[in-house]
Amino acid sequence: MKNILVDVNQVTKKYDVSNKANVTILENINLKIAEGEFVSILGPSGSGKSTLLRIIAGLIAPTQGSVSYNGVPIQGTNPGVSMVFQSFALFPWLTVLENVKVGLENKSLLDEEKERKALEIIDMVGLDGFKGAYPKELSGGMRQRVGIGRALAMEPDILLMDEPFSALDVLTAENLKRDLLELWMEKKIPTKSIIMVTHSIEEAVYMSDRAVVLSRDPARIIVDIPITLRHWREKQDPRFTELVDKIYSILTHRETKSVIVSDTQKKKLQPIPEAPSGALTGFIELLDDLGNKADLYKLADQFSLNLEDFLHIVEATRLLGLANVQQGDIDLTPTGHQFAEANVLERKDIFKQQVLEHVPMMEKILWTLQSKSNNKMPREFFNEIYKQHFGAEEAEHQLDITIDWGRYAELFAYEEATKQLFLEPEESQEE
Ligand SMILES: Nc1ncnc2c1ncn2[C@@H]1O[C@H](COP(=O)(O)OP(=O)(O)OP(=O)(O)O)[C@@H](O)[C@H]1O
Repeated sequence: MKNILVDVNQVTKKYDVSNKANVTILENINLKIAEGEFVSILGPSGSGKSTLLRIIAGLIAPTQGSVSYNGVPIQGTNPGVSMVFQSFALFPWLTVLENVKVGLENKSLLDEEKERKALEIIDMVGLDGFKGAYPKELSGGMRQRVGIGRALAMEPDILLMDEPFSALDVLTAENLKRDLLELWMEKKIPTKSIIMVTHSIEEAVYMSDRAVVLSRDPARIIVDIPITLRHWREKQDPRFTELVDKIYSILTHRETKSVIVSDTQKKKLQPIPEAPSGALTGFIELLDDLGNKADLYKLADQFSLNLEDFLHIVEATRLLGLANVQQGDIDLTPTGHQFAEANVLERKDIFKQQVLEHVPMMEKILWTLQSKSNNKMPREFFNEIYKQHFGAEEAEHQLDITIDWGRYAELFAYEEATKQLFLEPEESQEE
């Protein structure tokens, strides 16, 4: 049995949001990471992946539960980790060499030893020749190499990476992933485990030994999948695509469940997927053109959208009864086909029926506007309702999408200048 380096034990994290609701972000997370493992953490946007990583790093304390490093519960920051951030987090006034040396600050080494070690790492991460450069002189990929170099300089047992490649263009990211994987697999670095938060299922399947998938609201571990394909992994390998498909299907299937819950939990509003009506319409047209079932993974690739945006669109089509998703495949429902083939006005009618049926808040908004003698209501009124369910920041996003869908369905109108929702005069006469 391999040594357990990190033990996340029954961790729950709650935040006090706008003094109204104590929102549970992470719920009862149990996760053991052994020596030699490269683990990816996946999950919908805002599910709590970064929060979990920060709790492992000891940067945030859990509300309940504990994190142990080498069998000892951590108090404050975790002594066994160093972290790579999406935003690189370099000191702009320091050179590459000085930035990497920051990672050696706490080591009791002579200055020349620090310098030698830092130069070795700069070489290792492929930045030979750039030791005197400042971050602004470097490309994004090179900056992230410095970020990784600085984290590696600490010689941590565990390297934590929070979406390390997502700010880079595709080719740069591929190149850096390969280089990092080579350092790890050929044991050129003393790192014993890597934990990476990512949005990309493909990245997780390409790089890691396990994919841990979180749900949302609150985040629980839905599944922990071992990835045993040999390196170097080929993205065209059917076993590779099968795994990617499987994780897609788990992520999307989970969303159905939360929709079902929304029907039964009448009191608590469930968030709607953040998919603008324009993107939804385009997606449905594309599905219709493709004929029968389409493979979600291939579609995501075709769309070149990030996973979260794509999943929101998929979730939205399903929530609105326009598509079915099963086992990584998606196909239109009869209503979905009807929508795709309808003209502009008919589409709006179909959309109107579907949102009224599936988005409970839409009916409430309509009812409120119809009840007012001037048929108007400030956005803020609905925002207050949303805040009690979702917290301030998410409430704004939720309301933006609700308004977008409501306007597209011509259920109501909205004026940004006055921030008022209102019924168009002819609409109110009809009622
Ligand atoms: N300090 C805080 N106070 C209140 N809520 C917070 C705080 N920090 C994070 N949250 C909330 O916790 C939830 C999880 O955030 P987190 O950044 O961990 O998610 P994530 O899965 O990493 O998201 P993304 O994929 O978008 O990066 C979000 O709803 C966020 O708004």
